[in-house]
Amino acid sequence: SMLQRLAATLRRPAAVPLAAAVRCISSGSVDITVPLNYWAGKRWTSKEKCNKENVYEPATGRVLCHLEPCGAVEVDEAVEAAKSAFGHWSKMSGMERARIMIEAAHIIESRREEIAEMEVVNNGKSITEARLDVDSARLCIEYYAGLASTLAGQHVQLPGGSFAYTRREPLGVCVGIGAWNYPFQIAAWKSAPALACGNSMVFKPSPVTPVTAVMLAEIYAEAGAPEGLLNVVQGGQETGSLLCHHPDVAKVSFTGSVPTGKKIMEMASKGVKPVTLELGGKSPLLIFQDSDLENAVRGALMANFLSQGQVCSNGTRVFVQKNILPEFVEEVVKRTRAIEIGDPLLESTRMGALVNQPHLEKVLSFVDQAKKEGATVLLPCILLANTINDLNTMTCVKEEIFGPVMSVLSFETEEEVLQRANNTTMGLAAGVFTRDVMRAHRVVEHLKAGSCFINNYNITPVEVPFGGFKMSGIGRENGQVTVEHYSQLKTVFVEMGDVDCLF
Ligand SMILES: NC(=O)C1=CN([C@@H]2O[C@H](COP(=O)(O)OP(=O)(O)OC[C@H]3O[C@@H](n4cnc5c(N)ncnc54)[C@H](O)[C@@H]3O)[C@@H](O)[C@H]2O)C=CC1
Ligand SMILES: NCCCC(=O)O
Repeated sequence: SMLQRLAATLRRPAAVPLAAAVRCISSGSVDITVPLNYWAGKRWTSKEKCNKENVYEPATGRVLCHLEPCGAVEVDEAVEAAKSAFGHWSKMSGMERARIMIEAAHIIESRREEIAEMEVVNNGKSITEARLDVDSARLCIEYYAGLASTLAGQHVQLPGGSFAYTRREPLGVCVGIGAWNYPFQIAAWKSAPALACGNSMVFKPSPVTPVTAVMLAEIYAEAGAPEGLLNVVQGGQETGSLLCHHPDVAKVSFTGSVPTGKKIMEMASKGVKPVTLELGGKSPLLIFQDSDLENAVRGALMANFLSQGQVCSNGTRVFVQKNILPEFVEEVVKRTRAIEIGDPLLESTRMGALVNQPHLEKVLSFVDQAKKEGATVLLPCILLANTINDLNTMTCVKEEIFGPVMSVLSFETEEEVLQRANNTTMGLAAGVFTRDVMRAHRVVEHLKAGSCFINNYNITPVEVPFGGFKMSGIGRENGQVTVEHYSQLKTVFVEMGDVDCLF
């Protein structure tokens, strides 16, 4: 079965040289010994040596490196470095910042393969997907480099020749806290808009995937950024909490789970710091009977199986109109069986390993629970919800599984499916497949989700805003609007006459 094969991938004995001969590295062969903390232009080992933790390679279960979590001293040093860089960077023109960011994008392009390989070794996703993640990171930096020189305020005329103007100013030292599902891409999606606006950043990757964010920090430095512009501190909750509470931190941008997002918001509230929260989802995908079935099936696969299903925006509740359910199920099962699962460094692999053993077990337990609750298990990764009790009562339909598990539900009317689709506390994404253009826009208008797709799913071009409604988050990443989340407006009143004094 698909999940058993995934489990086997995860448990494969160490050091089996499975990768293509042309590749520089192979699964099970990499040991990372260089320090992974980075600030003030250098890699650092942590002073808290006793807290070292193992970091595993998902594809083999082998120890890849050791995480050295940063304590208060290191966090202070990193924030200090970012403050110093902010002094220089914020005074540069947008054009000057853009030049350095474009150079960073060129370096990423030239090191695409190396970065992608390290992402695979640390995260377990296929090399094909990892390359696309590196491209997305590069494109995001290019995009915000383009916007850097367009940042401007407004001139407002007031009576008597007086006027006011607004300045769009950076916030200061921003903190980025990342998840393990898109380690390099998340570091870029957070740092690119922050830096374009003139901020500096301290980034904390997930302790599960500490390897590639530091590569991005070094790339900015190599491109000519001032020392300390992007700093990386490793660690988990404690390090994250030190960053959120730090008095010199102006903003926190977080990607991860809803429970942690709430904690981040609470911590940031102590210092009245703005937050961007990119949290989880339980997104619906609506497939109407007039859809192009082949594209709908492709969309459902894209909505569920990228990054081994470990994607926040996944459309895991696939609602299919009753008349086409048998056809849809047959085709989606056929296409799913054909997914090439294996060593993520192989070109032929389309699905690699889940991020670690505990996560795999958690995903499998959702499948077991679904069976107990009456779902028909078509493949371990496709659950067909029984039409009587599927009205958002089954655990697999309510909770974020964050694995390659698609729940298929049937519906009869547009009104009914909209009610069921919106019956969730989350609202990150949603999708609709239909050939009826009127229906498509009508449905999208009623879907309570921040990112809606018509006749596609899970594409994230960096030019468009991405983010959630309801408990899926606050703020947006990507697109022009994100500039507003990494800058603040200063209004300047200019009096050209006498002060009209009331006293
Ligand atoms: N929305 C998304 O993209 C993601 C959702 N998830 C969901 O979350 C579940 C758990 O995954 P985790 O990586 O443990 O997510 P998490 O939300 O606990 O961790 C995400 C990041 O926050 C940091 N963090 C954790 N507690 C913190 C605290 N108190 N203060 C500051 N930073 C803190 C972590 O070290 C990590 O860098 C997954 O199984 C999945 O359901 C996980 C990753 C991404
Ligand atoms: N490439 C999409 C990223 C979505 C996520 O953070 O899960």
